Amino acid sequence: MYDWLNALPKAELHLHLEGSLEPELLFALAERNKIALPWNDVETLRAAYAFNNLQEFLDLYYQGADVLRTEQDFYDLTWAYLQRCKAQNVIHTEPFFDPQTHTDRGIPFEVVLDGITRALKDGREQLGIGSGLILSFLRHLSEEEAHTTLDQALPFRDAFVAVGLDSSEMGHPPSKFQRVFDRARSEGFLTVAHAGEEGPPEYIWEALDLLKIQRIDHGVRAIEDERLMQRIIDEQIPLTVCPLSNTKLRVFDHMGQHNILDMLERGVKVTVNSDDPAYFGGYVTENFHALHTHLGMTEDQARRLAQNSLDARLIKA
Ligand SMILES: Nc1ncnc2[nH]cnc12
Ligand SMILES: [Zn+2]
Repeated sequence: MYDWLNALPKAELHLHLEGSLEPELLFALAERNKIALPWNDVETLRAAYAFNNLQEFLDLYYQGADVLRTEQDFYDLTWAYLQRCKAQNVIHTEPFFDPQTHTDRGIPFEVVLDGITRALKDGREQLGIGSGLILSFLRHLSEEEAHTTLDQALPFRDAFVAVGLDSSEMGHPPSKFQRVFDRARSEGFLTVAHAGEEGPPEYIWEALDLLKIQRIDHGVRAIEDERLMQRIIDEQIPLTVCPLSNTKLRVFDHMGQHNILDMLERGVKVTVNSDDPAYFGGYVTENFHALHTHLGMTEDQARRLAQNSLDARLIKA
């Protein structure tokens, strides 16, 4: 089944480039940039990837991203991810990057963006992988800081397809970012947002009504609100679900409890994605395979999930 799932043509719609930083590349970049790391080796770092919630993961994720310093570092990160896409027949990807994680450390916005966009261009030309980049605001920071990031992005507007919202969800509702999302939309950007990962269904309502999002990132807690479920089904609003992430971060205690196939069978436009594959134990195929192993996902269900991912692209190639 793994090989069959791997060969299925699919799109990835929920992937943080910084979360694709494998420990081997992290160590190589630390050496190249002469950065001392608090872990002795790759195995020690991997052993630290045990999380009880989103925040414990984010603390390590931001620490890991500190090795990314030069344009070439961002190129190498993105190129390594695109090679994984090629190996798993991901024919289109719409990755997120978090500019504030880097600009707050003094790395210029253009350095980050140039490295990523050069790799995405090579991915299109050399690997045949379609792509659209999503600029994600960090929700634990202020809306004013998000406005500053949007200002930095405007001269490069053609490099992006949408803006998004990620980082610590609880206590940072979508309504906090209503004005910057209004501005992003008036500048021609599409919008997406993480909502209903750890946060309540109310945050999904806000993301839909206030941020006017095209897709819900995660959204698994929608199942707690029947009226919300009906809306998501009626309007066929895609959910970018990340099964391995949800179990690693204890949104579900075990993959056997995951609700993605229940949602699929109820008519929700759910898709399968890897979120932060270097930290959560696998790329898209591993996420599909876990659904087969633990939930008995059939070939027919896998085909529908893959078709949903192609239908839910913001850019139709
Ligand atoms: N799963 C996730 N939720 C929120 N912010 C993130 N940033 C990277 N991965 C994330
Ligand atoms: Zn995410």
